[in-house]
This record gives sequence, C-alpha cells and structure tokens, in this order.
Amino acid sequence: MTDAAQTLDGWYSLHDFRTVDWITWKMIPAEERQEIIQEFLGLVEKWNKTQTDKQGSHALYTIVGQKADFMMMILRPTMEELNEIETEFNKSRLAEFTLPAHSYVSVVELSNYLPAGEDPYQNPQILARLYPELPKAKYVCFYPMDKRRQGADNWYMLPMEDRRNMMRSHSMIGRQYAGKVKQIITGSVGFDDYEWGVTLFADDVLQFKKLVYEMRFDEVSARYGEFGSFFVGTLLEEDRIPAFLNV
Ligand code: VOV
Repeated sequence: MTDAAQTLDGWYSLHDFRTVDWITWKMIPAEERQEIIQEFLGLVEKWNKTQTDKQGSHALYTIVGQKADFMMMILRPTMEELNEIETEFNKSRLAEFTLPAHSYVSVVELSNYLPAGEDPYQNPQILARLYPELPKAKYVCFYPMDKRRQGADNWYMLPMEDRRNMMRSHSMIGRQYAGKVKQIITGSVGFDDYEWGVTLFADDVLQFKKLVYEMRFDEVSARYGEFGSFFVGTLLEEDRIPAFLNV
C-alpha cells in the first residue's frame, strides 16, 4: 500500500440546492408571501449570529440555469448542526414552495501534500482555512470531483512522492489566481457520491472558466480528474431576498 495522504478537517459542509415552485408561490396572497419571506429572513438572521460568533458560516447564491434556483451553503462544527439546519428549513413555510434539487455533504479539508509546519492546528493561517468565513464574492461555482482509479491511471496506487509533485504543480497554477478566485476544498469520501466538493468564489465569473480550463491541462486534472455537475450562481445578499422572491 502507498502512504495515504493525511488530512486536516475543519467545519462540516452542506450545499443545499432548491428549486422554487413559482406556480404555487404565485397562488398565495401577497401578504402571506411577505410573512413567509420574513420567516426565512429570521432563519438567516440566526445563521448571521452563528457566523458573528465564529461558530460557522453560510452563503446564499441564486443558481443560473435549470439545475436549481438557489443554493444555501452552510458550514458548522458538527454534522448534527447541518442536519438540524436542513430540518429547520424543511419545516419552514418557504420550504413548502421549494423542491429539493441537489445536495452535497462534506467537510472542509486540507491535505498534507504541501508542508504545513509543526502543529497545523496551532497555525492561524491553517485555522482560517479550516474554519473559513465564506466570502461575499459576487459569484460561486460548485462541482464535485473524484481522482481516477482506472487501469494504469490510479491516483490511489501512486507513490506519495509522485502525488506530492503533481499537487505542487496544481497549487502553482492555483496560486496565479490568488486574489481572483478563492477555493474551498471539502472532502466527501464516505459522505457523498464523489470524493471532494470544489467551491470557488470570485468577483469576475469568467475567472472560474479560466482557472478550471487551465487546470485541465495540468496532469493531476488531465489524467486523474473526474468531474460531476457544475453549478454557477450569483450572490444572494439578504437585502436581495425579497426582490428575488417577489412575484
Ligand atoms: C484557486 C486556486 C487553487 C489553489 C491555490 C489550490 C491549491 C491547492 C493545494 C496547495 C492543495 C494541497 C494542500 C491542500 O490545501 O489541501 C490542493 C488540494 C486540492 N485541490 Fe486545489 N487549489 C486551487 C483550485 C482548485 C481547483 C479549481 C480544483 C478543482 C480541480 C479542477 O481541475 O477543476 C482543486 C481541487 C483540489 C483537490 C481535489 C484537492 C485535494 C487533493 C487531494 O488528493 O487531497 N483545487 N489545492
């Protein structure tokens, strides 16, 4: 067996995608819609408080295309909290007017391919990456991915040194996007259908395409990357929620 990569694990993550049932939403009185929006804003207010207390973070984005209408990305210290939040949303009145479109369960992950120093859990830069406050970037891009295990191209059979070299090259490309794209890699082996979730944040949506395309030419993605569905969305700030739901 080759050496397994060691991981540092941070907050648990839920990407929850919903489609709005606009037809039934339009059928109820405007007053009732306002109440439902207020109830949802109350939930978001609770999440804001958790974020201020540094006990988690969240982000809301409206999704472009037919895969979903909006996404709630939630980070929390435990899986139980994610489950509670999801259930609380499901019991809210807004949920009666949404259909589940997709979800992804994972945990913020850093791997030891690049040296992190002595006790990484004491390193403030590492802690900031494991327990991040999600940025208010204008755009989000989410997709799940695997590393290939097929015939001669089996990532998990490669010696540590080869994987480390390839990850170094990967990070060199990534670093050219510093300040343009922020990545949060979440591990999902044992939690969801792929091995990682990739969540990218940017203020210029085109940078997602440029970064993901450039990485396709890099060996770790070219030879070993397998990708699921891509979701792209625009920031749904709280003050935009009533307008988004206005019919
Ligand atoms: C935005 C830029 C960017 C930067 C700087 C960056 C850097 C780094 C570093 C330094 C490391 C290793 C240590 C760690 O921090 O974990 C990683 C790790 C990882 N990455 Fe990455 N990545 C980026 C971006 C970035 C993208 C766009 C993708 C998707 C790939 C693509 O083809 O679509 C990706 C994937 C991953 C994955 C799946 C892992 C875990 C691999 C494993 O086997 O464990 N990543 N990544």
